[in-house]
Amino acid sequence: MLNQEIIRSIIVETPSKPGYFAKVATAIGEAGCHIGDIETIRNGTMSTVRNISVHCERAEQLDAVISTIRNLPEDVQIHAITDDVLRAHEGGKIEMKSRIDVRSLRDLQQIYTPGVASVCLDIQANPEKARYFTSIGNSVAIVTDGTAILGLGDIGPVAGMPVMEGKSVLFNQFVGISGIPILLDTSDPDTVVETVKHIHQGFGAILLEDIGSPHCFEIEERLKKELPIPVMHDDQHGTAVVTLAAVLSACRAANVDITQAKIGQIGLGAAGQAICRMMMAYGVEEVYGIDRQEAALERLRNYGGKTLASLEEVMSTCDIIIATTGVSGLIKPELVRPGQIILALSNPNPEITPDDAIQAGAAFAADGRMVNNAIGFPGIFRGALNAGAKEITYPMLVAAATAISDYTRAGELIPNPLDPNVHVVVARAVELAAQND
Ligand SMILES: NC(=O)c1ccc[n+]([C@@H]2O[C@H](COP(=O)([O-])OP(=O)(O)OC[C@H]3O[C@@H](n4cnc5c(N)ncnc54)[C@H](O)[C@@H]3O)[C@@H](O)[C@H]2O)c1
Ligand SMILES: O=C(O)C[C@H](O)C(=O)O
Ligand SMILES: [Mg+2]
Repeated sequence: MLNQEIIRSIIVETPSKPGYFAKVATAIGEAGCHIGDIETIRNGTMSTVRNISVHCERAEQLDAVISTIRNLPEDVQIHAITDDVLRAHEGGKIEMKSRIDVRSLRDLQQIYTPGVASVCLDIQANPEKARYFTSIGNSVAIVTDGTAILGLGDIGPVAGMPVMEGKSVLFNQFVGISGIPILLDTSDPDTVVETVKHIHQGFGAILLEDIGSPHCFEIEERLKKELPIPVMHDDQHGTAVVTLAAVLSACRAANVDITQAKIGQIGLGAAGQAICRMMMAYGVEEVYGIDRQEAALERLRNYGGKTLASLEEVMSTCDIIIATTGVSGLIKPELVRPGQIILALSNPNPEITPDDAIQAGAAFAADGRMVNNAIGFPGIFRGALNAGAKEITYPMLVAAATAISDYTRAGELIPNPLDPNVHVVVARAVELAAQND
């Protein structure tokens, strides 16, 4: 059972006297929950009203917070409890909007018929002009079959839509790309490939998302070969890029030569295989992996990686541990060795929390929120589209990883994804690498 994070906003009024807010904060902390943002809604002489974001792992903890606050002196009052996450999804997170205002008949005749006909004929005569006179060159299809949504598994494409909309929001806000979710009601590789081939003309590139393994490998390989536009499975290569960036930053801080380090990958699905391949492409000599499926181990060996027998063996052999199994709490703190670098990247819950890993002796630790492909895919696609690239190559991915790591502040593993400059830096590096390819 996954312990999903529960986030609620609690609006609390307390007397404007020292110590009262502390009682509320203590109620939250003692229930084992975390305080997120705190917004002061009203700061009066008699009382103060705050909107406190509370993050809990279990519903019982949230219940405990609420009942403890309700049992505080009666001048402490809860006015509302809201689920902000759900509220942010009301009506969906994206919409298609026009870039042009239609105010006059002249506008109408220009942007629609009859004016539009001349543009159509121009594109018919010179198809490359579609890049300048349509939105195609700035649109990316976000394609999913819903079979590996985050670490939630095969929950179907419609249930996965909030993730696809989320990716679309990031595309738009970070790099100005229109990301259009495409939900497929099939996971059969032949049908997925055929379907994407039939719709690709409306897009400048294809991002495959949360398509499970092993069919994701065949689908991506075939689409890359058969389509004239960039195709990238983000759970594979976007994740590999940010993981390499984080490992480069950790190695720099620890004064370790990454190529000589022993890297252990736990979980050899979409993300795990690509991380191993990326590490090997970067020159790491010893890349080890484990998975509970023999076919996944075989696949890693075919890519040139080595396999081990158990989780315990990976933990005792390797200096850098990366986990992408989707299994919350898989790595027990007693398996962590002092000085290890541990990236437990499964979402929504990691294989070990960074706090537990550090407490158990890890030198660096991060989870899938900190090291997330959100820092990579916007700039990778922006750079590929800017360069007019026909595909996304390893040199472009390595350039993205190096750019992210070089941009990371000392003491951190990865930059803040909300820093708009980081996406510009990634896009430039990818565009340059595409041009030099
Ligand atoms: N942080 C990020 O940016 C990021 C990006 C992509 C994926 N992820 C996370 O990684 C996880 C996996 O995603 P994926 O797309 O690779 O899924 P996937 O289904 O393709 O791969 C999961 C792999 O883990 C293996 N596995 C499961 N339990 C295991 C265990 N106990 N021991 C060993 N192997 C085990 C499975 O056999 C499978 O091969 C998800 O939780 C996802 O959220 C994170
Ligand atoms: O989609 C994300 O935000 C992260 C990643 O792709 C995942 O599948 O966990
Ligand atoms: Mg994903």
